[in-house]
Amino acid sequence: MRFEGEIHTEEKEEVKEKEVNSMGHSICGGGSPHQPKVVVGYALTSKKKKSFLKPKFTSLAWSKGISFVSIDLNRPLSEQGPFDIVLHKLSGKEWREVIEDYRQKHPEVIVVDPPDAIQHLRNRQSMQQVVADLNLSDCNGKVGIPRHLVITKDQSSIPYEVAKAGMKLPLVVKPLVVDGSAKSHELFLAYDEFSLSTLEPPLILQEFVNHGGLLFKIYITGETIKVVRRFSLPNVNKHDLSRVTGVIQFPRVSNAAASADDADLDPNIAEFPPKPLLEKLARELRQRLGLRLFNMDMIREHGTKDVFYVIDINYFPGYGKVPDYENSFTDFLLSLASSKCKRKPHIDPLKV
Ligand SMILES: Nc1ncnc2c1ncn2[C@@H]1O[C@H](COP(=O)(O)OP(=O)(O)OP(=O)(O)O)[C@@H](O)[C@H]1O
Ligand SMILES: O=P(O)(O)O[C@H]1[C@H](O)[C@@H](O)[C@H](OP(=O)(O)O)[C@@H](OP(=O)(O)O)[C@H]1O
Ligand SMILES: [Mg+2]
Ligand SMILES: [Mg+2]
Repeated sequence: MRFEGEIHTEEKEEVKEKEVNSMGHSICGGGSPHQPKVVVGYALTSKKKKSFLKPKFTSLAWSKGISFVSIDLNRPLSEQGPFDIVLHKLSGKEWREVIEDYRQKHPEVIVVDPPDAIQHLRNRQSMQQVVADLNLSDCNGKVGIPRHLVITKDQSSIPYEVAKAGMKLPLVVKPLVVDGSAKSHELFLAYDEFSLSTLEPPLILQEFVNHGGLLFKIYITGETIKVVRRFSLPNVNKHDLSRVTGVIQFPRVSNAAASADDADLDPNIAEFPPKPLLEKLARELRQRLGLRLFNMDMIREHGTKDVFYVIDINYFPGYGKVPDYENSFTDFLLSLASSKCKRKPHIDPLKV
């Protein structure tokens, strides 16, 4: 298994050429080498634009016939375009309604991804439940989620609830809702259950799983899987537990661009998860979530070879940090455009 590179789960379909008529509308069929053939409208935060639409990517895409057009949020979406594909990651009910309405009215446009499906990852409980529902037997390993407790109100009862559930300390405390804000990524490590009552619900409390300070980030781009290693929180031992009390906020350690791939790592910790396991996991999650763009954080329980936990799933993550994403994302967009041509074999005379 090659790990700096890609794991292709399926052979890519041959991409059919598209041509552009004089109005700039894209149609399926022959090909014109100098004009963009696939128009991708995008609605992204400025932070995302900067990290994802890097010049190296947009110029590679352009050379393969893809152009990117910024969606103007102050104008009706139906009046913009025409687009072949719409990529979006914006928060808020208003945007969800706009994009859902557009999907209904423009079934010819591939919207990546449906807002309801994205919504599933906005709650850390529903995000984790999808993994808990999987049956990944015979895949050279086990994948689960850490034991957890959801607290929606009355933080004064947390110590009691934690003790009643028999949760093992320390606990990772995460805001239940992930809405793209910095606050939804403010995480704490709680060394005792009493100090938890100072934190503000809704929260999810997860048992901390020792994993040797390293995690696997598994990026899904349509049919393609890429795995990178990142540094994570170090193991917590009994001595630490007896010495430390309270809740401690920790930084977004695994989110840093620094890869752990070149570090001198213990092979028992750093060995990549088995390929059949990742392929099945990605396939199942893609189907169950109905999403094409996401990543997951996976850890191996320290001291085991094949016991894994998924601790986080993110929609449209930071692809800009993944080596060679320019090529895989361009291929993804071309394969979407090609599937669109197959879906609609006849040229729509109204669009020509
Ligand atoms: N149950 C756990 N056991 C051990 N470590 C954990 C656990 N949950 C989270 N972590 C550590 O905390 C980090 C942040 O947690 P998580 O990924 O859930 O937060 P996030 O805010 O969703 O981060 P992201 O920036 O990836 O969206 C993880 O990458 C990992 O290093
Ligand atoms: O590719 P990784 O290292 O996983 O990092 C992503 C995070 O996991 C996402 O949670 C971030 O998105 P949100 O802040 O919108 O949740 C996402 O933020 P982005 O929209 O700035 O890319 C990334 O930071
Ligand atoms: Mg994470
Ligand atoms: Mg996350």
